[in-house]
Amino acid sequence: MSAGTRPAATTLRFRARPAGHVLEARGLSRAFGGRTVVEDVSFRVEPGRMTGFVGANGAGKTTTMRMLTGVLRTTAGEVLWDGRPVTAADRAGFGYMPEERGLYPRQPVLDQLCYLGRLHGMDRRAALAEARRLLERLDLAGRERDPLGTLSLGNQQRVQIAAALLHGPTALVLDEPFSGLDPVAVDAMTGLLRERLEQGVPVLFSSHQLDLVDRLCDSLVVLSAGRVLAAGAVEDLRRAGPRRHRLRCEQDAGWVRGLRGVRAVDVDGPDAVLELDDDDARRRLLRAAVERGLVEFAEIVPGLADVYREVTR
Ligand SMILES: Nc1ncnc2c1ncn2[C@@H]1O[C@H](COP(=O)(O)OP(=O)(O)OP(=O)(O)O)[C@@H](O)[C@H]1O
Repeated sequence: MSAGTRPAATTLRFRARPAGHVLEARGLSRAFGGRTVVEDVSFRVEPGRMTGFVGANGAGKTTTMRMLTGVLRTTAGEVLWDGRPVTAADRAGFGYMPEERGLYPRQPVLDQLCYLGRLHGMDRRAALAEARRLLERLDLAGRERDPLGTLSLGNQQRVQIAAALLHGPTALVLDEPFSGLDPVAVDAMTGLLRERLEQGVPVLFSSHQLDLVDRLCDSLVVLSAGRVLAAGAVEDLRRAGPRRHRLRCEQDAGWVRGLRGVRAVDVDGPDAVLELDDDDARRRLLRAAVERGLVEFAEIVPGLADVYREVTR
């Protein structure tokens, strides 16, 4: 290679992400006693992307996660891993945190994690070392010898997280992993998940905490009454909703109501939230606003709570 064609040093600094696999639900359905609770559910969990799974109580999140992990059989549809039907061996590599936390209350924390690591094929030393590292990261270093049941519920939850992460999972499916955690534990957990994302692991987690989902997720799946209402990159979902603007003037903003091409979503004293038909409407609005002492005009970036409300309306 001549000096002229040598790649610049800066390009060499990029560290290639290990290629991970896509976990995909394709047309998943599940009925219990003739009642369909999950119907034709399709979405992708991309490698290295944190995907939030949201929906009202009973929407079918747990049922879907159980089908993804093979705990529950599908009535129809299939789960794909790396583009082909998932196998039991593939699933053995997944990390799953079930809704019903399934560890043994009487067994000491470290023994239990070590046992689970060995079930996943780790040797004892590796399982112990990784269990200790995770417990340390989750601020449970002093509790290794304590029976799980003597820990507070939040701390038992931290141990469940360690159990899901222990064997270096190829995919993570986590059913409400953040519920009941204090903010410090949420941060510790987030840090551990980000490590896995960096390694190209696809992560799916369900949650009712939309603020948390907003803060953490790259992608989102919204489920309602067993069906997918929206799925995709968070940025795309934000853009798909109505574009809204915030306006503040020195006087009451009620005058915006009569303006052509302008829809007042909310008017509260000098503040208004507006949807505009086009650039002409925007120009008309701004001209009128300047005459009334324009203080602020800005596009509103919708939070995930807004996106959720919009798609579930
Ligand atoms: N084993 C079962 N037998 C019968 N019905 C079930 C079973 N498991 C789940 N269901 C029903 O399926 C529906 C979806 O439940 P699921 O637990 O998947 O919802 P979810 O979105 O996880 O709810 P939540 O947010 O409350 O945890 C509910 O109506 C539930 O009663």
